[in-house]
Amino acid sequence: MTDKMQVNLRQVAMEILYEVQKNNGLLHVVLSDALKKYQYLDKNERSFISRLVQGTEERKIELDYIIDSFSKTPVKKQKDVIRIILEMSVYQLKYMDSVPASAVCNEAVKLAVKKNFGTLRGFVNGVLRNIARNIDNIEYPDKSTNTDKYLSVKYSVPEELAGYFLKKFGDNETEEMFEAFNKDKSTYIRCNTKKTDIAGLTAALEAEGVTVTNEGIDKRIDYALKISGYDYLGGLKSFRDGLFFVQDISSMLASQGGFIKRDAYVIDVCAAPGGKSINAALMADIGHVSSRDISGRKVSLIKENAERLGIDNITYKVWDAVKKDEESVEKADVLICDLPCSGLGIIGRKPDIKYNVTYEKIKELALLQRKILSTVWEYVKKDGILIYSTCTVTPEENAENTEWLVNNYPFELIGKPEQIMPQDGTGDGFYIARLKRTE
Ligand SMILES: C[S@@+](CC[C@H](N)C(=O)[O-])C[C@H]1O[C@@H](n2cnc3c(N)ncnc32)[C@H](O)[C@@H]1O
Repeated sequence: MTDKMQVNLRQVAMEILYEVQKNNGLLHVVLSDALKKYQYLDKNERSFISRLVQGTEERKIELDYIIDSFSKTPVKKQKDVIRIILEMSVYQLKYMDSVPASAVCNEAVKLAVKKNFGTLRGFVNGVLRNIARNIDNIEYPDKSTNTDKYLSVKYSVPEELAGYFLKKFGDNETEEMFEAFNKDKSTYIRCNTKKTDIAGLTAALEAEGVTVTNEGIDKRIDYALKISGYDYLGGLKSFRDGLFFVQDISSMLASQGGFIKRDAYVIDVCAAPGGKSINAALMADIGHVSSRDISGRKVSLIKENAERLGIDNITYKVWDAVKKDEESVEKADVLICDLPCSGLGIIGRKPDIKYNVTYEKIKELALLQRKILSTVWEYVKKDGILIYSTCTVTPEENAENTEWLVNNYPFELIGKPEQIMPQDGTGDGFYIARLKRTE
């Protein structure tokens, strides 16, 4: 057993950020692996690591801007370890009132020494003490003369992406969206109606000390709850017993509309980690879901999740969605196309996404989506349903692709597509179009 006393929480946070920033690790994956490893820490220690890591990544551009305003060596020229220690420390100074400034500076110096940068202790100490004295008087770029830069620094969105949003959505909507990215996100769960009902699930969670509510959940969904106050999900018996799975409300909405009938045959072409396939399998309880993704590793994720829930009306297939599967032609009552996308609607949960999206990537993804749609549309039976969804907000990947689909293939829209924006309230930013095959 690891000696709990030896765990330096800031060092753990630093190493997670190093893995993300230097080795391209996915923030949610690296963080969740680390929290699993440090399960034996107290709940508040684990929350400290989580908050420090998420917050530092979320505010990285602003933190670097502040450091550059006070350091002779710009962040771009600093050693990665030192830069990350400074970023984490400035985050604590600016956003974590509970940590005294002197403790932030002392811990940063100790960590730099521990990581073999003893020669830079004076630098780290000097920069941080200077920032601590001035933290409430930082001069930000001017909003009216330099809006792109102002939004980029204030909300830590790369300038190119901020410029893209401004062009597409205008000043006010862009700023509202960026503010929403940085707000705390709630956890929503989908009741496993195969094993229990909402009342049973609520009772099980409350017995484990979890706070449960259905406040703010879209009226169309009667199988979801918002939960808080738990330590980690794997620690809950109700989770291990498969009474629920985590799914955002927006993602649940994609399956709404009464199109997935109890005996439906559903094909989900890009299914991992399995949220929509599992949701569909619960709705089509005497039907079947064929769940696919591009790699064996991805497909095993879907399988793992479905098996924990005891769901057995799903079959799994490793399949590249751009390749036509002749056996599937005209087989699906419902085809789920929840396609790979730029993910801009879920920046609030996965802040590292914003640092990797460029306009070029948005265009490439919109093309990949068309390539997939132009292959898989044939799997839908006549009068069957195609659900096209993404967790993003760009018109290129959403409305323009839907229009292209309707113009080129035998489909008509059922109702108006839903574009849920991150600032709309409950759920993640999400796009859902439901279409019917006409011939
Ligand atoms: C938005 S995610 C799907 C999320 C999933 N529907 C859910 O609700 O849990 C997109 C998925 O598409 C998969 N993917 C990307 N390119 C693909 C391709 N060419 N063929 C099949 N799957 C692909 C990715 O591996 C990823 O798992």
